Amino acid sequence: MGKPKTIVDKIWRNHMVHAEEGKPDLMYIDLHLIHEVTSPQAFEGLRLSNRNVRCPDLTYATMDHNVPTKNRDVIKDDISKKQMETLRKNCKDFGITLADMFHPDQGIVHVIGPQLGLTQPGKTIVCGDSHTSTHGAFGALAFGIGTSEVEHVLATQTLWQERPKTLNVHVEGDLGTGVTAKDLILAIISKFGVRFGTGHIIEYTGEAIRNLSMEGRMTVCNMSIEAGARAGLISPDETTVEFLRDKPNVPQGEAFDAKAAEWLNLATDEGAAYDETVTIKAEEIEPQVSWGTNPGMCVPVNASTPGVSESENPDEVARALEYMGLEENQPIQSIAIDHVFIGSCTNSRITDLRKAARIVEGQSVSDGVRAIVVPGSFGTKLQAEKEGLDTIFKDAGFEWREAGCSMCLAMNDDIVPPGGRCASTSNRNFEGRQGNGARTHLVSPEMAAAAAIEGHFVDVRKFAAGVYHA
Ligand SMILES: CC(C)[C@H](C(=O)O)[C@@H](O)C(=O)O
Ligand code: SF4
Repeated sequence: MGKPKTIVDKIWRNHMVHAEEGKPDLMYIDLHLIHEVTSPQAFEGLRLSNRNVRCPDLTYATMDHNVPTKNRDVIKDDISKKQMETLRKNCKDFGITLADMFHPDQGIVHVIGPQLGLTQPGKTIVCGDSHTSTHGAFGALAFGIGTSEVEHVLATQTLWQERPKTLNVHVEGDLGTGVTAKDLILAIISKFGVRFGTGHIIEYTGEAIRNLSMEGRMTVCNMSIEAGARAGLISPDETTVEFLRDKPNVPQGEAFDAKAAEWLNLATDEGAAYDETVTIKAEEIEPQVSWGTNPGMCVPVNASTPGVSESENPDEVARALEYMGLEENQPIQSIAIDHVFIGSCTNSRITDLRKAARIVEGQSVSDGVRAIVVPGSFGTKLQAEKEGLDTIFKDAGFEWREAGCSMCLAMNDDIVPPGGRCASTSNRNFEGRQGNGARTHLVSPEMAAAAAIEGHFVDVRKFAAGVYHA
């Protein structure tokens, strides 16, 4: 039997190519995802040193950050255009599969990996993108890397990595009705702070985590980076296996069952030791709304913005309130919004869209609110359309867009204007994130949908009591 091991111990051991005292370990990489923003210089480096891509078949590319979500072929920004053309050329020259803008597999890199079954338990997955932690939901060891590391992985299919410590975030009990995975991760970050994961790989455990769908787990793991962690993951279980069954790129038939047994064996063993453990009670979590300029600045929807003098960091709080155009001790439900964004790699999957649509059905977007829904991938968009979700959103006055990162970060045409205020299902609310002077409030898809209808934040549990009790 041997000593009980965590999933991180097991994946690390399976991928260590070289280890030397006092140096990082050399790790084999199973899947390298690339997008148009962080790959151009890496390919340039390869060309300059006359090197090739070592494993084109373990590399997969998509376009997501810069793509227009309407009028697909009109790319106004020159840098965006150049980045996309460069990715196209690089993939062609080096033999890498690319989900180009009009390709049916196109979408946000962290949405399509799982959808295509490229993301699998036990894999080491990297991408030049901080939210690569999303793939950890499958029990993969997945983390963001810098552009010089992208070049290293392209050239060698390996990466030097300092082994992080393990941090168990244990969620006791279960979430209440109308409280989502997004509320859970926002509550975790607001309770423990935006740096609590630094130097660690978080493993999320406990009943509430086990009860989450794969989409919910992805939402949680996605934001691990906002807690400062190197990565976040969840041990695989039957939910993981069922999500992956019949996906492209996974073994089919009996071979799938054999693979699934291997995956389940990767789960952290009973009694395995973590470097650290923190606990949070799921029953106590309410729908969250961020009021400030980092994802830890969140409060329950029935609460108010903090008082400056009572806070631990009065200067930081005062500055954030000022940027956000809010008063101290202001009730969250009094905050009026003029933009709503349902999308991003945190919350743009089919279940997110289904849940938001249930809230929106038969209602209308409040006057003066511009609300957009941006599916995470072309596949998600088609599925949603098959289910008639697009009609529900459009009838209520939402815009229904093509897949991409969109309004999550202002790298394309979807921008919140200066002073604009957005209820957003994305993961970052930094100053200027959705446009210069734009104000972002992070919420769940259900809370964003309810805010769109009411024109200000409301407790979705009361707003949609009928939906929840139906
Ligand atoms: C553009 C990219 C490098 C960036 C990231 O690494 O996360 C982006 O995806 C983001 O969410 O800020
Ligand atoms: S959706 Fe947002 S967070 Fe996710 S990869 Fe795109 S820009 Fe980054």
